[in-house]
Parts: sequence; structure tokens; C-alpha cells
Amino acid sequence: MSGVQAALTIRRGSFDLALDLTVAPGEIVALIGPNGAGKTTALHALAGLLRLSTGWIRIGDRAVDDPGAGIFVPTERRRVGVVFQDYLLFPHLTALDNVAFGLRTQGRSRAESREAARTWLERVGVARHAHSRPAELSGGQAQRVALARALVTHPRLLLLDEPLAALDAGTRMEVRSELTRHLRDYDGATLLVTHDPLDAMAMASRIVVLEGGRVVQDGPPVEVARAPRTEYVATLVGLNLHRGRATDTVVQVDGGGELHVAEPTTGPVLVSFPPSAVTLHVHRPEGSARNVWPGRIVSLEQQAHTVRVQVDGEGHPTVLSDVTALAVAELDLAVGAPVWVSFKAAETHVYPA
Ligand SMILES: Nc1ncnc2c1ncn2[C@@H]1O[C@H](COP(=O)(O)OP(=O)(O)OP(=O)(O)O)[C@@H](O)[C@H]1O
Repeated sequence: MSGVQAALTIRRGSFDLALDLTVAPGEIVALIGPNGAGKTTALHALAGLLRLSTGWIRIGDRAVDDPGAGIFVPTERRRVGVVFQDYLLFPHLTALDNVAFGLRTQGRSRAESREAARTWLERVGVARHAHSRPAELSGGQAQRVALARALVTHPRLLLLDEPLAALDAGTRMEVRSELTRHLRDYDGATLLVTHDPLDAMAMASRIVVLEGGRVVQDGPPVEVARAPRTEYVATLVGLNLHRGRATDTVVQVDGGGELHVAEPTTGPVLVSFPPSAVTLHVHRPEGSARNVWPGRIVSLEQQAHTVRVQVDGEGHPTVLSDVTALAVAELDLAVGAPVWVSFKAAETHVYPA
């Protein structure tokens, strides 16, 4: 298989990154993780801006870094295209010459480079700005020029470092779907580094989650969103997550208390459930829900259409509940107020830890 394969370790002071990564040709993999997880370090290593401590990287069947074998191929000979967060276009060159630049450095003629650059600017829809300088381009246009510049050299690996971060919300949505369309036509491997779960979910076919220099989860977006394996991922996808030990349909939660689940299992498990499934009550609720306990509100956070309430179970699990603004008023919900939480076992998803 060509594409990209890597088994890399990098030490930077007290931080160390150990990452096994495979991206198939035509595949888009998103690398996500909290600040300081090692995403940029990984990206720089793949681009050849940082050397490995140990391990190896292969791009399109060619070893480009392998300290054990004395191999290190510099960036310009790696067949890698990079789109950085702030695009890093040359300010004194026109859009056309920015795109042609990569081909010129590969020894192609000026005419040939410009011809290819023009074709790419057309493809990404900014041909009419060919003679504008970066300062005269909008964020969305600059992003398209940066993509054209990265793809014009037919790289085997495309690295996208927060490619939409510099755009405002409206432009972002439009450029995201356009970028996805261009990537669909690209037959090389793509690695997308992003903080935005929506970018990862919408654009990638696989998500690799890095925390503290280690991969904590690797799977298709649907699986990551449905069965998060860490607190960070659960927060990202907006789910409650608890770790514990199951005996049939009862889970003893590591932090205290127990949860009733619908699917019988045994052993170490993770239990997730959506905040929208958790209802709040002033008095102990009647009804068939198996998970019912009293707690105290620790925070209220306004969201797009709901209010997210965090309830400390005081010995029972702490849960997030999404309620309407009307419910906040009717139940008189406030930080410090006592409240009952309730949700059905059938609303939970239980899976091996
Ligand atoms: N030049 C450096 N020298 C030493 N340590 C560094 C250097 N650059 C980064 N680090 C350390 O490496 C770790 C990983 O940083 P990195 O920038 O790769 O994380 P990240 O996941 O990209 O974070 P962010 O989302 O904040 O960009 C951090 O703990 C950081 O302190």
C-alpha cells in the first residue's frame, strides 16, 4: 500500500509523542486532541520540519525518515503539500505566482508552472483573483489559493493544519463543504489537524484522537461520536461518559454510585448517554426510569437552544442534562440548588472499556 505509514516517536523536553499512523490513498484522517497533545509535532514530523527520535515514516512507498537507517528526506523532496492555519502565502507574489512557486522550485519552466497554477486556481474557483496579492484576498479566497498551492505539485500526502480556523462562521461552512468536495477528487492521503469536532466529523472518514502524546481512540466519526473513550472525546461530542465495572445491567461507577443500563455485560465498561435524555425534577420523580438520584446543580450553561445543567450526584454519578430555558424558569434551577435527575436505562450505551 502506498499512502502514508508511520511509527514515530519524538521527544521534546519532558514531552514525548508515540504515534502509529496509516492513511490510505484517497483517505481523509482527522487528528484531533486537546492543547499540547502533540498534533503539531506529528504534523511537523510528517512534513519534514522536525526529525524523529526513533521510528520511521513512509510516504508513497518511500522511507522519508528513519534515523535507525540514517534516512532523512527534506521537506521539498517528500511529495508533501501543506496548508497551514494562516496559509503562509508569499505576500509579495500574486495568487498565480504563489501557486506556481512550488513547481518552479521543482525545476519546471515558468510558462509550464503558470499554466498549471492557472488550472488549479480555476479548479478551486479563484481564477479571477490570479493577479491579486494575498493582502487583497478574503480569508476564504486565501484558503483556496493555499489549497491550490499545496495540490499543484501532486503530493502523495496533504497536511491540513487547522485549515478553516482563520475564517468566520459563515464563510467557514461554505469553505468546509467546498474543501470536502476538492478532497474527494484528490487521490493522495490527507491528514487534517483540527480543534473543531464538526470539521473532523464532516470531512474525515476516520478520526484519530491524541492525548498526552498517545492515541486514545481511532475510528470512523460515527463510532467516535457514539462511543467516546475519554472525557475529552465525550465533551467534544456532547455526551455523558462514565467508567465502571458491570455485573449484568448494573454498573458500579469508578467515581462512586451505580448506573442501570439496558444491555447486560460483565467487566470493565464505559457507559455513555446524551444530556438530552436526562430530565430534572424538584421532587423525586414517579415513573419507570431506573436511574434516579438527588444532586446539586454546579453549573448552568446557555447553549444554542437549550441550557446545559451539570448536577453533582454527591455520591452518585455527576451528569449533564439539557433542558429548555422554560424548564430553568419553571423549576427555578440555579447553581447550588438541590434537584433530582432521572433517565432510562434504555438511553444508555454500554461498551467495553
Ligand atoms: N520547540 C519545542 N521544544 C520543546 N517542547 C516543545 C516544543 N514545541 C512544543 N513542545 C511541547 O510538545 C508538546 C506538544 O506540542 P504540540 O504543539 O505538538 O501540541 P498540539 O497538540 O499541536 O497543541 P495545540 O493544539 O495547542 O497546537 C507540548 O507539551 C509542548 O510543550
